[in-house]
Amino acid sequence: MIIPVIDFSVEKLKPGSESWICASKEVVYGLEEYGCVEIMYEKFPIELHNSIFDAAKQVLNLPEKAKKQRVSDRPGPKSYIVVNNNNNVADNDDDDDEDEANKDVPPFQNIAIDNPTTLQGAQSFTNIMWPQGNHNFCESVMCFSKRLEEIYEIVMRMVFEKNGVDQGDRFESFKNSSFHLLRMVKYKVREKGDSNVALIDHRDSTILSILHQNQINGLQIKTKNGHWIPVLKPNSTSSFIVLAGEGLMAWSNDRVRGCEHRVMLDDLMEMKNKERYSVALFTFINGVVDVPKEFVDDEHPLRYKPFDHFEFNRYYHHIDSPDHPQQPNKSLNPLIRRTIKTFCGI
Ligand SMILES: O=C(O)CCC(=O)C(=O)O
Ligand SMILES: [Fe+2]
Repeated sequence: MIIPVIDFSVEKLKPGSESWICASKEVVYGLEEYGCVEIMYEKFPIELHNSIFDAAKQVLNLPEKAKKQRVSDRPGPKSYIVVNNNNNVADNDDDDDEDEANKDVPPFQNIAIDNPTTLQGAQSFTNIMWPQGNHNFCESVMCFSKRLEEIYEIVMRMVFEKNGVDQGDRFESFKNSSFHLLRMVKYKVREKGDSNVALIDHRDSTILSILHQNQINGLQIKTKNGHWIPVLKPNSTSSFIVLAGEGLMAWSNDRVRGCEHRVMLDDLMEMKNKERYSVALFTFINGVVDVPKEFVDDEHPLRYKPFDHFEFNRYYHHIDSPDHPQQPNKSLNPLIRRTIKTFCGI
């Protein structure tokens, strides 16, 4: 069983053309059946693949103190998250044990860049990390994110069209209220005795998450009948995985499947310099998400109240909750997320 792989070569994809209609059928089928499709972006240059992973390595290998700086005013989780060996979020505010943290490479760390498709967003993050400037980093982040934004807009346009939600400027206003962040993730090389589960199963809180990896596979998705299947082929430098998040699932009144996924890493990682890096564009709606009437009928009664997407993201991460990992009672595994159903399900 494999998820649909769809060719997004630019000449082929003229809205309304036969190949557009064909691709859009596959995209919508994949999102409804698996919550996931693979996009082959043939025109994606290998140089950009290389430069975005160079950028990810540069930033994720900065000293802990640099990565912990405040880079965003957006309400939500911190921009830099580390998960330590006990599967707990390390206390990001504690600078005293920085040397300790550097000795002991965390199994999973990620950093988020807000508004990475804009010069302002890419530059403001870059200037905080490198006050003396880092032109290559800024360029790579922006060029890469713009490509992913193109994929986001094509996929969402297809979903709108196929469901008849595209009248007037509804797609345009959805697109214009979309908020992107670029998430760069590093997984430590597995050592003997480490669990193979590098990231436990979850759904993202996004509309879509579009993911690109270096050549270390590991992403798996859960099918409707509960089987885990690996996605992404080895050595593909122009392949992107589009995952539907809880936001899209709710917006579509459950027509689109929110994709449950995890990362499993095995012994391959024992080879030197073979850390897994992944880079993903996470997209949210800046404002209230309301289920379009086209998704509601006798067979599909309304399942979600309107919700503020950033508010949901805070709830998803347990922020302000007494069991949030940064609260004194750290009883909860921080990687266990809360769901959109419990936030605003009817
Ligand atoms: O690294 C990956 O392939 C997946 C990362 C992921 O699922 C996440 O950051 O939410
Ligand atoms: Fe995820």
